[in-house]
Amino acid sequence: MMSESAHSDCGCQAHSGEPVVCFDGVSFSYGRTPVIEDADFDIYQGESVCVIGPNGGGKSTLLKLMLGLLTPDQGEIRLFGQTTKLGRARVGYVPQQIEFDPLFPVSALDVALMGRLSKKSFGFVSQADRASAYEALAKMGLADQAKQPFASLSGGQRQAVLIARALVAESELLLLDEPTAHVDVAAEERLMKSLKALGDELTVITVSHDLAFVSRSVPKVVCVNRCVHLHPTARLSEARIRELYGHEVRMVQHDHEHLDSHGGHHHHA
Ligand SMILES: Nc1ncnc2c1ncn2[C@@H]1O[C@H](COP(=O)(O)OP(=O)(O)OP(=O)(O)O)[C@@H](O)[C@H]1O
Repeated sequence: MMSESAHSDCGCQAHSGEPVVCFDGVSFSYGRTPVIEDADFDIYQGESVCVIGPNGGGKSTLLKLMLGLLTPDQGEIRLFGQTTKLGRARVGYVPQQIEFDPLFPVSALDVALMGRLSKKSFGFVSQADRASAYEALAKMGLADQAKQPFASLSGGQRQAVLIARALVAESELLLLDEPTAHVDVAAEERLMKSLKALGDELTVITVSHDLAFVSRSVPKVVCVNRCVHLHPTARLSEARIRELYGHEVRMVQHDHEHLDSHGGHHHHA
């Protein structure tokens, strides 16, 4: 867990209560290749956090560790103060893509309903289940698409349906592994707005490849390139991004300003 001084170093505010996600000195390697080294960070309820880093930097591995699909070589991961095995029931995972047979006629509503079925031992669908699935779709802006075949929806809409499924399952933590190809920035922003509207109870961790999107959408970032650092987004400097991605990447904001190495704003020349 982070010490008090670590909190003041990174500019984080003091939080009360148990973190939703706690990485305590976590290291992981596939065979002999270290992928995550000594990761130490906490994420609290209601925080929206993006995970960024270069290809192969370890972002998916970090998510798999959080889900308990991989076990750390060293250190400990806790979800809601519990082991990942116990805490996982409260987590909704939205993968980069799921394959559905386009000829298999499942509607958006059917997919959202799966969130309810996973909580039950028998596959009976009640009126209340349907109402809850429909309500979750509506919250994600998909009321009009409820009856449409899932396979006919756009990448962004499918992702929103999968989030609705997690809401139906009453997930308290959402892990979104962002697709790079299928979702455009406008769709990503609509999605983030819908997620914000769900309120402070939900904690959302998104792997994102779009730095401009990150810079205006979330207050905190987890930078992953073997080492893992949690930063307030405003302190994410170009120097830090260069260090992370290994080449010059400019974090351009929507108002065409970029962040300098002290987190201040400068207009482009
Ligand atoms: N099952 C595996 N066995 C061995 N090595 C693996 C395995 N999965 C991933 N790796 C390696 O671990 C490193 C981190 O992979 P990971 O998928 O976590 O990165 P990432 O940041 O999610 O990448 P991307 O942005 O390209 O999706 C990479 O070098 C990758 O080759």
